[in-house]
Amino acid sequence: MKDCSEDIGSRLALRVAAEAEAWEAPRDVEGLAFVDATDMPVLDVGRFLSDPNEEERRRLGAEVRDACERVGFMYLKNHGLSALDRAFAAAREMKSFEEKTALRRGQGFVMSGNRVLPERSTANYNESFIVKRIDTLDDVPWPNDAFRDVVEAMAADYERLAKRILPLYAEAFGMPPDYFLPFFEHPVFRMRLATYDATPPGQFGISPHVDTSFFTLLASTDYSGLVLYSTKKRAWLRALDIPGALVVNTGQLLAQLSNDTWPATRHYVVARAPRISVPFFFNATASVPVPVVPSCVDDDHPAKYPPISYLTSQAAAQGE
Ligand SMILES: O=C(O)CCC(=O)C(=O)O
Ligand SMILES: [Fe+2]
Repeated sequence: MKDCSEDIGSRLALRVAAEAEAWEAPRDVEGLAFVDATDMPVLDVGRFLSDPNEEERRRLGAEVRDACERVGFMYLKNHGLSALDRAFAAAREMKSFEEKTALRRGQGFVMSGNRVLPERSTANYNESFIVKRIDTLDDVPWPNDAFRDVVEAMAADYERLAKRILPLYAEAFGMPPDYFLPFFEHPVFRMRLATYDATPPGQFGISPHVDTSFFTLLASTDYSGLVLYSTKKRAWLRALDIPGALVVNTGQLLAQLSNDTWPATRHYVVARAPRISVPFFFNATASVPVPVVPSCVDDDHPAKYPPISYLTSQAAAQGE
């Protein structure tokens, strides 16, 4: 009988090597290839948002599925976010605020060079203002009312869009369109207004990480500084800058609910020029446990996770 312990050993060694490679992120991104349409497709959601009919839902649901199975990053065109320009302007303006309310229970300002977002030994060269809503945004340490108005408008815009694309994710899983709605009645979210200067040589604008969210909606003035790891290609790839588009990526919660059939992909930023980005981390209602999606479970593939509420998720575990 064949002894397969060596096989298992070498397979393990290969996996560990691939893991290490996947975290060894190049700071010099100039030589990296850009994503192509199979790594990061562009989905036009304009028609679906104005008329969420079955035909559009099925068409886009198939595209979401394909994107999420491959890399877990895609662009959305015609997303209809109306507060975006004001949010970019507010992010530009916040650099000059004289008083910056320090981070309080995960909310407030974080200065450039911090090692807390994400928590890494490498610094994150971006300055951010962070809000988080579990119940309300009243406990955010707002710097002033005008800034608050813009940030709240942006968050409301994002929340509306996030809920409206949930049926595409249900469709992608082959579930009824309203499958996710009961889990997202009062979703937890975090949002960051971030300004990046050109990243100092040898550093990161934001260090390599995976998001803890269900999914993340990301608007940026320049996507070309965003780099993601394709496990299929075993390569770090740069995002294309598609002005006006939005990026959507899978977080750890969604990856777990897919029973690990969809990846939560590693990514980081090296900014070659000043840029602004506004990520929105969308999560389920705090206290509602969400089970692994039933279509991802069968006798051969039992659920790897018990139902997960926001409070039991990685996001809560990491104070996010
Ligand atoms: O700024 C960006 O483009 C990406 C930010 C990001 O990955 C994050 O905040 O989790
Ligand atoms: Fe991220």
